[in-house]
Amino acid sequence: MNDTAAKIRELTDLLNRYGYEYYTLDAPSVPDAEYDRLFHELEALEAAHPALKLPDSPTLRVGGAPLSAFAQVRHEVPMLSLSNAFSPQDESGAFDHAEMTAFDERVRGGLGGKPPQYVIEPKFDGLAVSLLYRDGVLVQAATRGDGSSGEDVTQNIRTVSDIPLRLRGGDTPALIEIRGEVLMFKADFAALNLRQEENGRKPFANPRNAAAGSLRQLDPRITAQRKLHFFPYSIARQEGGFSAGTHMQELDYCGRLGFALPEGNCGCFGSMAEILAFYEQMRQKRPALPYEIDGMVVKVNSLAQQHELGFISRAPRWAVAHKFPAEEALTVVEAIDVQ
Ligand SMILES: NC(=O)c1c(N)nc(OC2CCCC2)nc1O[C@@H]1CCC[C@@H]1O
Repeated sequence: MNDTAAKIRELTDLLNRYGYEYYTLDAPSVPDAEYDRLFHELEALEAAHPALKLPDSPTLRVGGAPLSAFAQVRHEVPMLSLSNAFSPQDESGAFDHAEMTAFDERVRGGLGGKPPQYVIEPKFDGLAVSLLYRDGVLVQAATRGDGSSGEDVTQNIRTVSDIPLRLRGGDTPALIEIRGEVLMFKADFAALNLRQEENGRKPFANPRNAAAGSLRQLDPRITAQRKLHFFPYSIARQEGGFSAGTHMQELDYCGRLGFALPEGNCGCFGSMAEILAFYEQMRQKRPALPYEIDGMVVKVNSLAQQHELGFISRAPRWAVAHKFPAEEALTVVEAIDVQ
């Protein structure tokens, strides 16, 4: 590798590490001015040697020329929906968790009476995307679409600061497809709508619409100006790298690969009673969360037990979305129907 290519590789890796510290760990190790100086040095080298620009270059985060349309991407593994379980309140205000108890009984029945461990995590109210990495480099990103195919939003996804352009840590898988939710934090949503009003543009109805509208922009430079975030919630495909046995291990692995995790807002328990207690805690915490959630998702933790239980038509038998009671003032909760 000649010294210009070596210099570009060195600056790319250094700026990606600084970006990870700043956006994902919220713990920058260098002042912004130092980051900017190195960033401009890399931009100048790439402009002088376009052929040497790397696929994980942080200059991709600012977005390139607009597309005329989105290509369609077929999902090798369909992106499924989730069955819903509701806990209505009776006149006394007590919650009726019958639907979750029924879910627990179906799961135990399907496992021959074995008591499963459950993971409970936020049901992020954004839009579902799938990220494909080959040899550690982000090569394709697609929206969920109808579950079988979606829009290729790779360029736009590269502008989302907490999505790694290159996976971190050793033991890089030859291929890994990570799925999760792109969302806009409440504070960034409020600031965006202020700008919309100031510029005479229509405000967005809620953070989910704002995230969807920002990601499905044909001009990635507009996406780059919208502060989007991403949280992983499943590994759809993998060749090589760490082989997880449980969903919690999958989430931890995503954290080691460089993704942000909803620390403190997910848990793993051995009984539905503990799951329901955590659900209630999260229902109380919900208004104070920096992002919108419309419920919690409860999943069987063991991947072997997930495979044993399988799916009902388009949704897994081993997972259920446990929705919060609709708060009209907050968002209109769209029911995700399961055929
Ligand atoms: N919205 C979410 O936060 C969420 C989640 N935390 N976990 C999953 O697990 C998937 C993985 C396999 C089957 C369901 N799905 C989620 O959202 C889905 C994506 C598409 C429809 C649901 O919103």
